[in-house]
Amino acid sequence: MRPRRSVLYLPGANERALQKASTLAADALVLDLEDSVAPDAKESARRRVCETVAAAPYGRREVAIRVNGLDTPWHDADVRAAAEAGPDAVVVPKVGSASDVHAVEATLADAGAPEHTTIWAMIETPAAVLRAEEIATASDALTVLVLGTNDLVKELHAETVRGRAPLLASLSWCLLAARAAGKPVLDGVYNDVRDTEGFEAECVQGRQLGFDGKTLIHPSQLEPCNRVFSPSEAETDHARRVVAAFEEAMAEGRAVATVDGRMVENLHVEQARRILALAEAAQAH
Ligand SMILES: CC(C)(COP(=O)(O)OP(=O)(O)OC[C@H]1O[C@@H](n2cnc3c(N)ncnc32)[C@H](O)[C@@H]1OP(=O)(O)O)[C@@H](O)C(=O)NCCC(=O)NCCSC(=O)C[C@H](O)C(=O)O
Ligand SMILES: [Mg+2]
Repeated sequence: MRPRRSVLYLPGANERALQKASTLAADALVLDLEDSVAPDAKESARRRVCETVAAAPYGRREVAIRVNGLDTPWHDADVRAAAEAGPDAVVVPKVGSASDVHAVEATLADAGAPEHTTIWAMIETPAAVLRAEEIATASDALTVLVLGTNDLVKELHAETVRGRAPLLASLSWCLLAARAAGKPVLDGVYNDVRDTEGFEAECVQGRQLGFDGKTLIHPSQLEPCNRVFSPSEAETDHARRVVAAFEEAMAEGRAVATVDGRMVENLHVEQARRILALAEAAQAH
């Protein structure tokens, strides 16, 4: 299991952020060529980001490049340059349909991208939310869905509020699509980097909804995010006891056990094994 608890965006034009990331406790890094880069800096940022990725300074952190959208003048050159740099993934913003995924896949293949470079699709428009299942199942090359909640709020004419009530239907719909397709899904960013309490509450909400992790914009968000998306000691201890109780019951010819007075069946054991695998992966990172 690859942990993707914390996925930090690095503005592609910010040399200091690109350097600093090799010391940060992020599970994954997204070197951004899209919204954090001004139009007249797009080409220099593309060069800097691709040279950085090719030099592989980030150790075991998963590394992705976010290219500009398919309808922009930078998209094709971004994808081709990324293909040459060979990141773990190319993050495609504002994906609208399966055909967008196929188009990026074709460009990556044409540019000779290595096999390990997969596609992460950003769901950040109402049309994409409604087509989340089509997008999630478009290709085996598409490995992760990423929520773009700022764009989604804008496109919905919604408001950014604590608890995210205006977004809950969209978040849940994307989770349904990702889980039905058997693919990981990452929550959107929290913009107020000084609001530690609000940020942590949103991490907790994301984890409770079922997200695998959260996308981040600032190093200060890493510690709370990693903590919230890692199984706690109490959870891992409970998971171990669930597995042990069930194995004991099975050895006695029973398919049901109890732990702390609660019923345990095979499905709870699967949940427990997932928690244990996640805890192990998180510890190894
Ligand atoms: C949000 C920021 C603009 C804040 O910048 P600033 O006030 O300058 O930060 P600090 O002075 O507190 O920075 C302290 C040190 O940390 C480094 N730093 C800051 N941010 C990052 C980062 N993202 N990665 C790595 N390092 C970072 C600074 O260099 C300082 O280092 P040092 O010199 O050693 O003290 C800024 O954090 C920022 O630009 N964040 C990322 C913005 C971004 O990437 N945006 C695009 C992705 S989000 C998005 O697009 C959402 C999505 O599409 C949607 O629709 O929702
Ligand atoms: Mg966006």
